[in-house]
Amino acid sequence: MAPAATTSSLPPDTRPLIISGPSGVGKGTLYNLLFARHPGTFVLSVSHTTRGPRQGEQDGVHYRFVTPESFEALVQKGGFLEHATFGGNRYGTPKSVVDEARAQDKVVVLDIEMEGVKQVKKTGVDARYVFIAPPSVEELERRLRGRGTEKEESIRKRLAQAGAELEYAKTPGVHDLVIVNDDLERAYKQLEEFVYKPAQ
Ligand SMILES: Nc1ncnc2c1ncn2[C@@H]1O[C@H](COP(=O)(O)OP(=O)(O)OP(=O)(O)O)[C@@H](O)[C@H]1O
Repeated sequence: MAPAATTSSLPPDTRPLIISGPSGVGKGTLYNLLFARHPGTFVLSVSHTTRGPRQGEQDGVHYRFVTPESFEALVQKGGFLEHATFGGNRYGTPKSVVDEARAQDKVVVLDIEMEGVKQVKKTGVDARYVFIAPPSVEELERRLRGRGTEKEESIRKRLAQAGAELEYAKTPGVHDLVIVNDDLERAYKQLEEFVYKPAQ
């Protein structure tokens, strides 16, 4: 058996990797493992947002903090792969992330929700799509609560949205891979195997 790849190495298929799934399912946990086990190989897409930075958030690291005017200007130029409004603030993934990653010889990872996935698909960008599903809705709720980052109202909203995400994920051909994140290490192996499989 070949040893697991643990060193920096670009996968054979370097297309952008789009990771979606309900809030709290473990997307961040999984791709952060991928980043940690393959240092210097991947880059997480940094979104633009019109909201102000929270404590500890750095411009260019967590988000690019931009004015509503410059956000709108980029929308008008067709400069976003996807964008949306949440809680009165705008968020979006600029198209430039794809070229920037390529220039750095890295694979860009996009962590986006269902509406974003639909928009990226419309742009025609050639990408790979992975959906992370929870073992059950009950377990998803446990994780969201266990993370301790959300207020009750936010948990309810995220669970309601999870239903729509799971339904959309059933559409044939939308995702290249669906991973049920039950046992973390098992789910991780599935992700790593997919990411490192030979380009078709
Ligand atoms: N396989 C797993 N088994 C048990 N707990 C897990 C598993 N994967 C992740 N978790 C836990 O679930 C919680 C949510 O994980 P995480 O923050 O990675 O989710 P997410 O999908 O990135 O959420 P969001 O979209 O809101 O950012 C965390 O507390 C994490 O430690």
